[in-house]
Amino acid sequence: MQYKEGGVATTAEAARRVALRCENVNRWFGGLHALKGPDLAIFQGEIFGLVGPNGSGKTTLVNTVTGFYPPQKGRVFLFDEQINGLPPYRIAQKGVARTFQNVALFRGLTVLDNILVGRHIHMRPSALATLGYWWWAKKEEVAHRAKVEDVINLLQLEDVRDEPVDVIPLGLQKRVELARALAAEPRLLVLDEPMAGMNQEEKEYMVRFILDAHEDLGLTILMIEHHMDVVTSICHRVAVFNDGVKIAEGPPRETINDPAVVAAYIGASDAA
Ligand SMILES: Nc1ncnc2c1ncn2[C@@H]1O[C@H](COP(=O)(O)OP(=O)(O)OP(=O)(O)O)[C@@H](O)[C@H]1O
Repeated sequence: MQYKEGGVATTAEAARRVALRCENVNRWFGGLHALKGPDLAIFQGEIFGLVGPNGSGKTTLVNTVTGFYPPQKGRVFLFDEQINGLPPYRIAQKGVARTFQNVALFRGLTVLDNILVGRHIHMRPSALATLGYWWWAKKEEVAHRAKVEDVINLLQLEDVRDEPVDVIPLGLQKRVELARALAAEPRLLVLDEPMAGMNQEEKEYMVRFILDAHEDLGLTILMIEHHMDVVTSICHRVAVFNDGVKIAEGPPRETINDPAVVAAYIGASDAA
């Protein structure tokens, strides 16, 4: 994949389909203007990184895309279909799956059952299906379980599949969250700090699994990540947010060395 310096689209890029487009997205929390109208276009098949100092609006952007905090101004498109204003479950049905900054698994359930929850948006319970349970509903259930098994194999979770999620290490819990998102067969996968709290080995595993999922499933990925070594090694392009504004965008290495980006991070650490 070829990108011009500064994120200007090449001819090849211009011909590619835009998977996610955010236009002038604004979000206020009371008097706090958390997102001040950034635009964003992510191409189909891209791994796109979202970086920036703490509190710069990255998670808020993800929440506007996934419908948790709809934008109060601006628009969001998924493959040219406007999705802002739809509730989160409808956006999930349209093909957006996400993981959370703080792991959000169902405590008390096993790894397998947590991943099965990801199939929920594809389940179609109906009176007819219930009447014909033995051949129709059962057939559906077998198909859902087969999908889950594929994901378990892809992310190498066989050894912990029957463990309650509460007892496995954080690195594995984050992998289970990724598995649950993949089980939904998304068109756009949104990862909010997938490596947070991980040691170096866990991080390397996670990078490998994200790359495998990207390649095997042909996914488009939007990823918030603070680890710059991860961002520069797996993202095709990045956008940098500061104080609710997009201050830079382009190939990872050049962009994070942009003087405006360096200044934003220094300003943030001075303020802290
Ligand atoms: N639900 C909310 N209620 C009130 N304020 C919020 C809410 N969510 C986010 N904010 C505020 O919006 C601003 C942007 O927060 P956001 O979580 O989007 O930043 P971030 O870039 O993801 O930060 P971090 O890297 O620390 O996760 C912050 O000032 C935050 O306190």
